[in-house]
Amino acid sequence: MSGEMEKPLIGRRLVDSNGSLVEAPSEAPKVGILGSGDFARSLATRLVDSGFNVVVGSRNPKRTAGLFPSVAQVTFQVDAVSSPEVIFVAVFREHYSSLCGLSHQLAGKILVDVSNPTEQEHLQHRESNAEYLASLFPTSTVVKAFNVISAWALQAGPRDGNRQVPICGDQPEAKRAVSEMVHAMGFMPVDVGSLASAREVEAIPLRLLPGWKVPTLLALGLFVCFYAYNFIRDVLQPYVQESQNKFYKLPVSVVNTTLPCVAYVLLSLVYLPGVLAAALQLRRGTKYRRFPDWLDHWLQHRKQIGLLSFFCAALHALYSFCLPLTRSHRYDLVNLAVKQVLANKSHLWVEEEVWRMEIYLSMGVLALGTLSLLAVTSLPSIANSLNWREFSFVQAVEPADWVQSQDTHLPSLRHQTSFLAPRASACSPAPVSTLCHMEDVS
Ligand SMILES: Cc1cc2nc3c(=O)[nH]c(=O)nc-3n(C[C@H](O)[C@H](O)[C@H](O)COP(=O)(O)OP(=O)(O)OC[C@H]3O[C@@H](n4cnc5c(N)ncnc54)[C@H](O)[C@@H]3O)c2cc1C
Ligand SMILES: NC(=O)C1=CN([C@@H]2O[C@H](COP(=O)(O)OP(=O)(O)OC[C@H]3O[C@@H](n4cnc5c(N)ncnc54)[C@H](OP(=O)(O)O)[C@@H]3O)[C@@H](O)[C@H]2O)C=CC1
Ligand code: HEM
Ligand SMILES: [Cu+2]
Ligand SMILES: [Fe+3]
Repeated sequence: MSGEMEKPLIGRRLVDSNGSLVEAPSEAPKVGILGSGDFARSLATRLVDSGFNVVVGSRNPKRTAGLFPSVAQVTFQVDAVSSPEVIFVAVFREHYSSLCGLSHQLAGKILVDVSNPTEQEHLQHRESNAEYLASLFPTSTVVKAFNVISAWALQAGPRDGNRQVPICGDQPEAKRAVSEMVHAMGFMPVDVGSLASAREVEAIPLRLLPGWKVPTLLALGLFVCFYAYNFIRDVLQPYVQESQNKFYKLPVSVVNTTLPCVAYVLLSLVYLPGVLAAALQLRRGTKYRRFPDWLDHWLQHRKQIGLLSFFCAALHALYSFCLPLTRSHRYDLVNLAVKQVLANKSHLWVEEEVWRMEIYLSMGVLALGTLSLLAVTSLPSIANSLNWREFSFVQAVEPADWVQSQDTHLPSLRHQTSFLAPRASACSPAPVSTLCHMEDVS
């Protein structure tokens, strides 16, 4: 097999006048696909576009041939697996055993397991799909790959969505071969270790926005509490004590006073765990011990908490810009003007009030601008273009000179732990601390 793999992966394409592929070059590496479903079709298209020679193995090639690119050869399973060295198994786990008749032809070849278990299957089987496949075909080498890429994303190409493809397997040579294919198809292979990691790789697509659940619930909880408080203070109390009807404040005004409170509390929750961690290290006199789980978890969710804080602050700014548009604001102005006229006053100008408002607004805009800077540097594309010093210059209160990544998850797949990289302690860059600003227009 090594001879085949030595060849360049992207072969010369033969393109006809209207730009479509006529025939895959015969020297192109041959790749097999078992199955003719959605994933198999997208995979075949992508492989053909990347210069591979594709053979599809179907139980009913006549029925399915029309669905594949014309250069891909669609044939019976036995015929499809005879010559390629790498064979993608694009069938569901429950049908793996139906392939056992091919074990003779598959001996010594690389089987790529692309499958994703359902949540139920994942809980039900202790053994990953890939390990199960390996147990069915002990004479073949199984590599896990591509399960995080949807059929749609495969077809659309790596321009959209996630580019990283975690790969695992027990044989370095086989992993290297598959990594090269992943690369040739325009994705980024990420080696995550032996086949024992397959279970974790299979769990990735089952996660829904990991790390956001607790911070989001926290933000919602804070919102409800502060909203209730502001409702009592601004609406209920005037109603009960002075029989004033201020219920019109519910949709805009009360929300607008609630949002910055939530933003502030969330922001303090971003920087509090760092302080607690530092205090803990001082008390222990060492930095080489694990933090308690709750603190570790808290430290790891600072990004999400910070972004939610930014979200609330941005909404607050938008609501504030809308305040002058409300009817109540217009009536208040008119009523004030009428009062002025009746009182025979011509010029209303309270210097202190004017200055206070100018400064409040300026602070608000500056604070939002600063938070935006933090938010922008947390975009993966921008964070990746910064080195750790630049990142911590913008993000951190003080530069730290240690590292302790307690994240047990896969490296760099979901959790952004780059900020835990070791830092030099020589000089302290000035922090961009978020400006405080309190406003009271009433
Ligand atoms: C809008 C916004 C966006 C954000 N985006 C991101 C983001 O993209 N990525 C991100 O990571 N954060 C993000 N954050 C969160 C926050 O800005 C960063 O986590 C920042 O690095 C925290 O700085 P710090 O100085 O408080 O903590 P750190 O620099 O982490 O540390 C302070 C002190 O705590 C101790 N300590 C902290 N953690 C550990 C540890 N793991 N092991 C041992 N000691 C420790 C050390 O003694 C250290 O000196 C964002 C925040 C906001 C508001
Ligand atoms: N769809 C997606 O977005 C993604 C899918 N995957 C994985 O790819 C694999 C295939 O998924 P998908 O293409 O969507 O599924 P489909 O149901 O569309 O296709 C499954 C294919 O399996 C083949 N097959 C082989 N043996 C059997 C059998 N005994 N019984 C039934 N079918 C059999 C069939 O092809 P034939 O009749 O020609 O033999 C069928 O077309 C799964 O393991 C899935 O987890 C992974 C990532 C994303
Ligand atoms: C463009 C940016 C901003 C503008 C125009 C703005 C405007 C306002 C206005 C008009 C109010 C008075 C609301 C009311 O009393 O009904 C207010 C209050 C407030 N703002 Fe801002 N703001 C901005 C950004 C921010 C940011 C980034 C923060 C901090 C995260 C913040 C924190 C506060 C706080 C704490 C209050 C007091 C809420 C209360 O009365 O309890 N603001 N702001
Ligand atoms: Cu969590
Ligand atoms: Fe995690």
